[in-house]
Formats: sequence, C-alpha cells, structure tokens
Amino acid sequence: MRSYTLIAPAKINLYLEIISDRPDGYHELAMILQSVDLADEIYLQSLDTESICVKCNHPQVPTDQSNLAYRAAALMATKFPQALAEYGGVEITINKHIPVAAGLAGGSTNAAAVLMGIDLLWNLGLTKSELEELGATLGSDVPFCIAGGTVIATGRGEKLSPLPNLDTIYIVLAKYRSLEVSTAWAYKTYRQEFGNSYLRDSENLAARAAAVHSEAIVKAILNQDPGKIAAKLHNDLERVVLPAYPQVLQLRELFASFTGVLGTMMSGSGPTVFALVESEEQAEAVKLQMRAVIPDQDLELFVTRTITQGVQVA
Ligand SMILES: C[C@@](CO)(OP(=O)(O)O)[C@H](O)COP(=O)(O)OP(=O)(O)OC[C@H]1O[C@@H](n2ccc(N)nc2=O)[C@H](O)[C@@H]1O
Ligand SMILES: Nc1ncnc2c1ncn2[C@@H]1O[C@H](COP(=O)(O)OP(=O)(O)O)[C@@H](O)[C@H]1O
Repeated sequence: MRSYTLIAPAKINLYLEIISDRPDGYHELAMILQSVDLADEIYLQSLDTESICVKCNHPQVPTDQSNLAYRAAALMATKFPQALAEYGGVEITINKHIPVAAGLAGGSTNAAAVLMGIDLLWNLGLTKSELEELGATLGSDVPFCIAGGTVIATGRGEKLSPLPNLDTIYIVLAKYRSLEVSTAWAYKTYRQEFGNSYLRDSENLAARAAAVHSEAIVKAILNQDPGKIAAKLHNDLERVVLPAYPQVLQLRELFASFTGVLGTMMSGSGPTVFALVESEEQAEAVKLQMRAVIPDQDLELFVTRTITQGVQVA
C-alpha cells in the first residue's frame, strides 16, 4: 500500500484589482498572491478498490463529493482511468489548520495537494504546468497553490508569472471563526455596484491599466522593501466586504492602529484580515494586542510568515 503526506500552504493576496467582468461569469483580475507557512497536512493512501474517500478533522469541511480535494481526485480518476485501475483509488485525510472559508485558499491548496500526490501515487510524471492546467478546471486559485511563492496572477487568477522570492516577512492573520463571506457574492456585489467603471475599450487597455496600478508594489517586491510593499497593499473586494461586515472593518482598523504594523488588508474575498509586521517579536506583540482588545474566542489569530514554495511532499 503506497502513501504520501503533503504540506498544503495557505495564501494571502498582497494585491487584487478587478479589471472587468467576463462573458464566462468570472472577472478579469490582476493579483499578487503570496504563500504563507500556515498549512494543512494531506495524507494520501492507495485503496484496493477504485473508490475515493475523504476524512477531515474540521466540522465545517464537507467530506462528500463537494470537497475540493475529492473533486481533485475524481478529476484525476476521469483523466487517467488506466492508472486508477492499476493503482486503485485513494483515501484522503485532511488535517485542517487553515481557517475555512477565509479567503486563504484552504480548499484550493487541498485540491492542489491531491493533484500532486496522485501524480506521485500513480507514477504519472506530470509536469508542474500540466498539473496547474488540471488545477485551473477546479478553481481559479488552484494553479497558484501548486506554483507557490510570490506570483502575479492574471486572467481569472490562473495565469501565473513568478516574482523573485521575498525575504521572510512576518504576518498576523485575524478571522472570526463563525464569519463566512461567499466569494461568488463578493464578486457579484462588486459587479452590481462598481461594474459601470470597468474599462471596456479593449483587453490591451485593461491589461495596461492593471500593470500601471500594480507597478509600485511589484517594484517594492523586486526591491525587497517590506515597508513599501505594505504601503501599496490593495484589494478591490474590500469595497463591498468592509461595508457589509463591520467586524472585518474593525479588525482592519485595529491592526492599522497597532505599533509595528507596516500595513494591513483583507485577503481575497475575506473575511480574514492580515497585517504585515516588522519582526517575529512584533508579530507576537500585535497578536497579543488584538487579543487584549477582542478577548472573544470566536476570533482566531495566527502568526505566520511568507514562504517561497507552494504544496510540498513532506
Ligand atoms: C477571491 C480570491 C482571490 O485570490 O480568493 P478567495 O477569497 O476565494 O480565497 C479568488 O479570486 C477566488 O478564487 P477561487 O476561490 O479559486 O474561486 P473559484 O472557485 O474559481 O470561483 C468562485 C466564484 O467566484 C467568482 N469569481 C472567481 C474568480 C474570478 N476571477 N472571478 C469571479 O467572478 C465566481 O462567481 C465563481 O463562481
Ligand atoms: N478541502 C476543503 N477545505 C476547506 N473548505 C472546503 C474544502 N472543500 C470544500 N470546501 C468548502 O469550500 C468553501 C470555501 O472554503 P475555503 O476553500 O477554505 O475558502 P476560500 O475559498 O475563501 O479560501 C467552504 O464553504 C467549505 O465548506
């Protein structure tokens, strides 16, 4: 019986600009995605039968066919039926550490780990770009979770251009356990409220505008300048999520008021808010400050840091 354990890291969005809507219902984006060391462990074990089964220690995560990890395995089974017959199905055990429905790509990174793990279990020898292409059919953030590091993502988030590795930056994450924001709702509301400001002249114009806006943060990343990176954080989805979720706005304002915080932003469609911090010591101090102001145990707080890789075999 063969088995693999994979480490599946979360991401944050250092930059998220919505360029336009698309005929397929998605949005054209310009993003900078960053892997962080808060990660789930994914344990894969071959089965004698051709079935797929998912186990997870987190009550909010479904273990049926709606689990993104299950869907990743089902996709591999459909694409490679001979390998499924030869090597058997797979049992997927997810040890969740990443908060669920948080804007941290928890499900996407689990799916990425399953694609990479099954590639190994079934001796398929797929390239990273082949795996990323398969991943894009499961979710917009899945290709990035395979690539990892610091990456410019365009299209609906699946077209990736790597940036140089960032030196370690410490990060504090804050998320109310019971608060969920639907990604589809966030984009739909943005389209309803701000859609008339999209650039529609031509794809090129839209791409050029995105390049101009994100230029400053890309430069700061190339210069390894955490202060400037923090000053240029941006997320268009804050325009719809912050007014609708005052608790998220409060976290954002509190982080901004703490000593040692270089910059703060909501990640993805939220509701996680992150703060870039000067040092590990400052990060622990910022976490303590937040806990002192909000003792409510529904608020989850994590100290994490930037990393240079996506999913890895343990
Ligand atoms: C907002 C972001 C930012 O990184 O992340 P999360 O907050 O989910 O982590 C991503 O754009 C989310 O990526 P992901 O969670 O993989 O999205 P998908 O499953 O592909 O899409 C979920 C829904 O979001 C909307 N969507 C997503 C991506 C995109 N470029 N345009 C969209 O309009 C669509 O309504 C889609 O049905
Ligand atoms: N493997 C998985 N891990 C986490 N959530 C999952 C998974 N598979 C499906 N889901 C569902 O996907 C939804 C989004 O969760 P998640 O991927 O953690 O958030 P986000 O896309 O905001 O980063 C949740 O409602 C959850 O029930």
